[in-house]
Amino acid sequence: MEAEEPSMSPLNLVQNEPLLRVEHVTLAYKGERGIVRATEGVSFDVHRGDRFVLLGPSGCGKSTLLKAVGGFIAPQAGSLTLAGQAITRPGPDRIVVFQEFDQLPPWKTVRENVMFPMLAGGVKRKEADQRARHWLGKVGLARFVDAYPHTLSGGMKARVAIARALAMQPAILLMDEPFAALDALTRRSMQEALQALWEEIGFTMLFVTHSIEEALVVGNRILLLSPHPGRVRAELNSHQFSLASAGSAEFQAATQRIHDLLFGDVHAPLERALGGTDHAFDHHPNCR
Ligand SMILES: Nc1ncnc2c1ncn2[C@@H]1O[C@H](COP(=O)(O)OP(=O)(O)OP(=O)(O)O)[C@@H](O)[C@H]1O
Repeated sequence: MEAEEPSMSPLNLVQNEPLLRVEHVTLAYKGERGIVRATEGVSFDVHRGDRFVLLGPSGCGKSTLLKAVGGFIAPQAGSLTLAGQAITRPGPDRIVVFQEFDQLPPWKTVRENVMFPMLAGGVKRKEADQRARHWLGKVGLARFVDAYPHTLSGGMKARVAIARALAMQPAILLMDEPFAALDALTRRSMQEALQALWEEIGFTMLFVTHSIEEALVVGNRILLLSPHPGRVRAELNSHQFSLASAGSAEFQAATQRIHDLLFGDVHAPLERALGGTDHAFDHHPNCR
């Protein structure tokens, strides 16, 4: 018998207030050789149901921003709020998926791995078991609930990590280059799987990548960051793209345009809209 569908977190609500608000955030690390400023004055809003992507070259502070949203580091300046509440510490409303899927404890089955953080968070065993089976089914692993992680492919481990995160019913799913270590074909199928899940469930996601193509396929909004320290270069819409459009001329033009914005002539006219006709590029309030 199919597990009863667990109650969902407020995923499909439409409200004008952003779910996540990042305002003028400066993040820094204290190193042996002094302060390393990772981001400076970064602002963006993530609304419910957004697939919001942070895109930029290595060192632009993407992971650091995600850690700050996760509540693992506090900003030196600026503020981060989730549903109007200041983010001051980690919480089950923000679950991070990393690319290191080998962090799945190998002595636990797939189902036990998914149950583990729920049990740690106080969810009763029966409900955790039900939710684990439900979400493993959603990511296509219903037949593997009793398998051990070492018997799974990289893509399957990624699916377990996503099921484990969604089973926690977070308000926002934080994904830090989750598919970067996968081969190209598996990466593509994971992007497809994520898209299908999002269409079915409509969760909110903040996704970090340095791949322009992945950002266009996965995201509906993309924030472009420049490095050292990370500053907002532009914010754009990308809802018109999907894996199906990945080979199109419009997709290629968008890829090139983003590449130019990130690495090339940043003063090229922004009104040359992504994909031609709609106003995909916005001047961000704190673009430099
Ligand atoms: N724990 C740390 N201690 C000191 N400096 C750090 C630490 N973590 C990151 N940094 C520095 O902060 C800056 C931003 O790093 P971050 O990892 O957030 O960038 P990123 O855009 O995610 O890069 P990548 O794509 O390579 O992961 C870099 O200059 C980096 O060297």
